[in-house]
Amino acid sequence: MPKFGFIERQTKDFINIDPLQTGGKLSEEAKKALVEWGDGYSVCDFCTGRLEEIKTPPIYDFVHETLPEFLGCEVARITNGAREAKFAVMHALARPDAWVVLDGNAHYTSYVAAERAGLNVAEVPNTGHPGFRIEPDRYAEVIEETKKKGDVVLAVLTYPDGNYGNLPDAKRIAKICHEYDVPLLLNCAYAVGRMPVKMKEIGADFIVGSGHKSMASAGPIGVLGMREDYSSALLRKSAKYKKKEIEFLGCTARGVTIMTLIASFPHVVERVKQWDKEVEKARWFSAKMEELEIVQLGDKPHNHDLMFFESQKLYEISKKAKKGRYFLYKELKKRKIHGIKPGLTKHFKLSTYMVPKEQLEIVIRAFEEIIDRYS
Ligand SMILES: Cc1ncc(COP(=O)(O)O)c(C=O)c1O
Repeated sequence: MPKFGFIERQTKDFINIDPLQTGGKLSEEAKKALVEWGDGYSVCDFCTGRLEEIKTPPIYDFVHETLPEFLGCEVARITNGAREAKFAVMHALARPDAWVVLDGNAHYTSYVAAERAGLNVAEVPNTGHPGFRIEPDRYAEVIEETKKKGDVVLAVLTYPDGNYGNLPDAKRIAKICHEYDVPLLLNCAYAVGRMPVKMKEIGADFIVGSGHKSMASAGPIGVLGMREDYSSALLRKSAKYKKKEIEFLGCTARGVTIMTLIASFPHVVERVKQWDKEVEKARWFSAKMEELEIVQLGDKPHNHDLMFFESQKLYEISKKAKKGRYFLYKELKKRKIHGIKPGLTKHFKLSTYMVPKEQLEIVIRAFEEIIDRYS
């Protein structure tokens, strides 16, 4: 019988390069908020009917003023994650036998959200190895083909995608989608809170972010921005409970997660201004890895901290090493480096976001030593 109660986190003091985790590390303010607001429905002390209407704490101001400005949209909502935001949009726009067009690098949650909303999925393929790029004109081809089969109610662009960290030409894709009267949703789970991105500047109709992935927040929590024209479809209210919005099941993040998101917000605004430095650091890291013949795939030069690598050398080692394909994970763990999935050697992704350069130097040295030791 395992012992429950307080459980220490094994990787707490490790160098963390896990793409899922680097942008979700809490600010000092968020750590304090976690304790202050940790009790269940703590934010509901002065509720007047719905989460976004709460004035104390200032969730109303955050959702109605701060967030729309930050996302570059007209209307914003809090969700329980990026996936819930995508699902809300798809569900609100869905019609029988209709289609959604997804980029070929879309996250699994975009597919699952579409399935749950009863939409058929058409894919815009990427260019394959080594760039895996999404070319805007392919959206036109796929939308045109798909329109022959039924209504296309939405297109999605993963910006950047969660495998290669590629940033396609979103403005051009938005323009193409609009030529076909198809609204575009930007899945910015890896962008909002890390890099400057505004829905309006790109010309999209919806923008989605993930608090626990990129906004220094406890999770799960997400943000959704939209154009005003879509608010009547998205913010439809219950017939019986007049204040409750149906797509959000009344209230979404009704507890500590919204308070950590708000607590970290000033820190997030500041860090977004440092994005150029993060890109520079990612490019430096990529070049150092390539000196070890660990090749970075995707956009080159790279424009994001999330990077995908290919290593024939580590793969060859894994075929002979005593611990087999787990050797890399175990060697990194020994050096207190967390983030590359157990068993991966030939292909793996990592993130350098907010990881100090001195720590990244340790990571590079670790790869060097591991390769030397096993070669
Ligand atoms: C590109 C991308 N979108 C969406 C998600 C899901 O985010 P959330 O956990 O906020 O639903 C992920 C999670 O890995 C992702 O990588």
